[in-house]
Amino acid sequence: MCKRYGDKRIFNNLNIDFPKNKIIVITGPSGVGKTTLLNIISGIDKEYTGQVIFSKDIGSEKFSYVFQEDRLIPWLTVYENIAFVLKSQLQKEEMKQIIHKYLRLVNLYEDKNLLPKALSGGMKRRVALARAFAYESDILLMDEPFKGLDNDLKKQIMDEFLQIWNENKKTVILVTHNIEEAEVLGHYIYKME
Ligand SMILES: Nc1ncnc2c1ncn2[C@@H]1O[C@H](COP(=O)(O)OP(=O)(O)OP(=O)(O)O)[C@@H](O)[C@H]1O
Repeated sequence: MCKRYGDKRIFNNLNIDFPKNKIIVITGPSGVGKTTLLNIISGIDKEYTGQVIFSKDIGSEKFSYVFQEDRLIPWLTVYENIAFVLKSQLQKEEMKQIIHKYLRLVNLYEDKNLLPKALSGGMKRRVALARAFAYESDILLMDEPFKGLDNDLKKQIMDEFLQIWNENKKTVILVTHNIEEAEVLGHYIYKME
């Protein structure tokens, strides 16, 4: 696969085969193309040459994506932000139970009726994580997902994340600069240079 932005070449004949149902961690210096790779895998970025091939039918995969920014909808509450992505998948009562489960997991159950403007940076991050965990997907893409969390909370959410992963073992592709996170979470670690 090749990718360029104008004259700037990002990937030249990049060829990677990611194993399925594993946690894959991608590290590498700032600007090397990690986010670009996630955007290509997810289908957000279609401007490249080459192919992204999935082991299932091409194009039928469902993605959850924790972006580098939280991308919460400002006029919806914490609960409604998560409901917004789940409502096409679930009936109301089941959706409520799932949202409550994941809000408890990220310690935000009591804050479910707040608007994003009333949240700290770390709380917004946790809403974005709960939303991605709650959405039923084949592939979970995470771009610096634990950025801005204090160490205790990060450790707790990483533990919970591993528990969630153990329940369904979906394919996870996680970008981080943090080597400790990579070593704790990754079954495979790819370093881009
Ligand atoms: N829309 C764009 N137009 C032009 N250049 C871009 C665009 N998006 C990214 N780039 C460039 O492509 C390169 C790769 O960017 P990318 O965001 O994928 O890097 P990254 O490895 O995720 O970096 P970081 O760790 O800082 O998030 C950078 O040099 C960046 O300037």
